[in-house]
Amino acid sequence: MSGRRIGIMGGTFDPVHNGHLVSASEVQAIFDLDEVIFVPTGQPWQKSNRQVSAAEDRYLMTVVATASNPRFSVSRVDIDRGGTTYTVDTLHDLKAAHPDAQLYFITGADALEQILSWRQAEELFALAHFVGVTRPGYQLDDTHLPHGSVALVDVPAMAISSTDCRARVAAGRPVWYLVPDGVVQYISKRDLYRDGAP
Ligand SMILES: Nc1ncnc2c1ncn2[C@@H]1O[C@H](COP(=O)(O)OP(=O)(O)OP(=O)(O)O)[C@@H](O)[C@H]1O
Ligand SMILES: O=C(O)c1ccc[n+]([C@@H]2O[C@H](COP(=O)([O-])O)[C@@H](O)[C@H]2O)c1
Repeated sequence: MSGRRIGIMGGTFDPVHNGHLVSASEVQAIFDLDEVIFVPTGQPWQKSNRQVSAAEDRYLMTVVATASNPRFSVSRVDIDRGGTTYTVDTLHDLKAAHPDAQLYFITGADALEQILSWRQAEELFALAHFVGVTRPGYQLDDTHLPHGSVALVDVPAMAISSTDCRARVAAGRPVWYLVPDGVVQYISKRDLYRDGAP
């Protein structure tokens, strides 16, 4: 189909939380996107300081979290490619799958801050529009990026991080309403994050 506008929400999603979902929903509405594809990472090289949960668990939690939204879907491209995940590969794969679509890659303020350290960073801006969203605790700023390459969007403040969700589960504290109900149940069913080390 030509002329489609597709958002891409990349993340480790360990676990996916309501900050991710609200960001994707806001950008979908503001840019009138036909779809937002959530793309769980394979091996995220900038998180090598900790053990990331199994890709299948992160993928399934993302499927559970997005299932009720008809405009949300989940892609396995980064997981199935295997190895270290680089966004340049994600964008090439999704462009090949949707050759006529315009791609909008969504990042939180923290990820946007780091983007010039990403692999082949200079190529990224030719492959997709970038949308930076606000995130409590981080300054949303694009002055380090090529002029006009990024749109900045205010999303309702969600002071939620996967790190905090993991720490809460490890400490026996609730994550209800920070992550979707199905994700709370998936974490419990699979006994994720119990052993700490967030
Ligand atoms: N609360 C939030 N508000 C806005 N954007 C967010 C929020 N949490 C994460 N993001 C963005 O979502 C994307 C994926 O984030 P990621 O899966 O690493 O979650 P995280 O909460 O940052 O995880 P961790 O705490 O393990 O580092 C990144 O672009 C990140 O900036
Ligand atoms: O391409 C890179 O080098 C690169 C480095 C760090 C992060 N990313 C991407 O940024 C998105 C958010 O990553 P993270 O690590 O904050 O979950 C996700 O799609 C990652 O693949 C990409």
